Amino acid sequence: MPLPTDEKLLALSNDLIQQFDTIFGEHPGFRPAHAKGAMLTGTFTPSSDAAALTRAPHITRASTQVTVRFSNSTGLPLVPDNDPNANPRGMAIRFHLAEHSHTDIVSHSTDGFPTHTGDEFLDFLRALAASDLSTPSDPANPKPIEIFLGGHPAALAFVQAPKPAPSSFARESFFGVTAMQFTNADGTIRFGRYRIVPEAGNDHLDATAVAAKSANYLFDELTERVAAGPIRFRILVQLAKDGDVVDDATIHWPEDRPVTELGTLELTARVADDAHEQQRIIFDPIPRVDGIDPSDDPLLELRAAVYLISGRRRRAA
Ligand code: HEM
Repeated sequence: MPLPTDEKLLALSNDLIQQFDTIFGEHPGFRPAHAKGAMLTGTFTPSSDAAALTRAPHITRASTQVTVRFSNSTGLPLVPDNDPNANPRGMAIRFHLAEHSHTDIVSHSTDGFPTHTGDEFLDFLRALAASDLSTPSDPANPKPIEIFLGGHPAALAFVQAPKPAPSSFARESFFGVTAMQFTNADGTIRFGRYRIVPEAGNDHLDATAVAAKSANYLFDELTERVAAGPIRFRILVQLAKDGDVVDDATIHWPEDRPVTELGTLELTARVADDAHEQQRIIFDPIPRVDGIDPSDDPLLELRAAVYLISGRRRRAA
């Protein structure tokens, strides 16, 4: 995956990474966001409906090997799993198509994002970094983050959306958030957003139950669960209707939009040499595969640059 040449995009990417470093401190060898994670291997099997949506190679084959990384939010490699800031959780999926050929899905457990653009997201992070969250709010002297949220209703809605902790990574749903453009063998184009739902069903904990859990409860549970049997998720795509906004991650489509099933993930083992593999793998929010293209959502190109710059720094550490 090449680094873009657009200087403004590169400067914004570096500013965003630096802002994460300011908030969470630098932890060489770890991600500046979603630092704590674990990787599993398994397979993806397409559903019989998937070929109507896309001609992508992992849909036309019987099955494809996958690697999945589950993660907590924040750039803290040791963030306790029961810290409220560890939500939303992350799920990144790599479909291995051939040697050095792959396509990824990067998703998190909240359906949405605080901002439409990366510039706004940088303003959001800067306002957060400049605010002392340990003191009560004072309407006469609002904090920078309160001023930002007051002028950005979508960011306020994201911040206020409930983000309960799951009892297991295998009992959480994940959302691709940014729309993709799917093309099938006939050339028919549809826009859609990924939803990854656990076969075991969603299960969330209330605040008291979370507080009673250990700092590593999710990662310990993941290891025990996968040793006992496969973990399955269905990968779904919510389809846009003509006229739906497809380039803005802050805008939800109505729930009555049809959902089609792309296929099933079956995760069977923790990755050997997990720490090394996590340091090495760089997920790409842009699919870069025939049959699935990015939408014009401005977050996609930016994130591809951010993750690549950050991943190269991590590999070099
Ligand atoms: C401007 C918007 C965003 C910025 C600046 C940003 C920033 C970052 C950074 C710096 C990383 C670490 C990358 C690495 O070192 O490999 C990261 C990872 C991640 N982000 Fe984002 N992010 C953005 C939007 C999103 C969105 C919309 C989602 C959800 C769909 C998301 C989900 C994730 C996940 C799951 C990871 C961990 C990926 C992995 O396991 O390697 N991010 N993000």
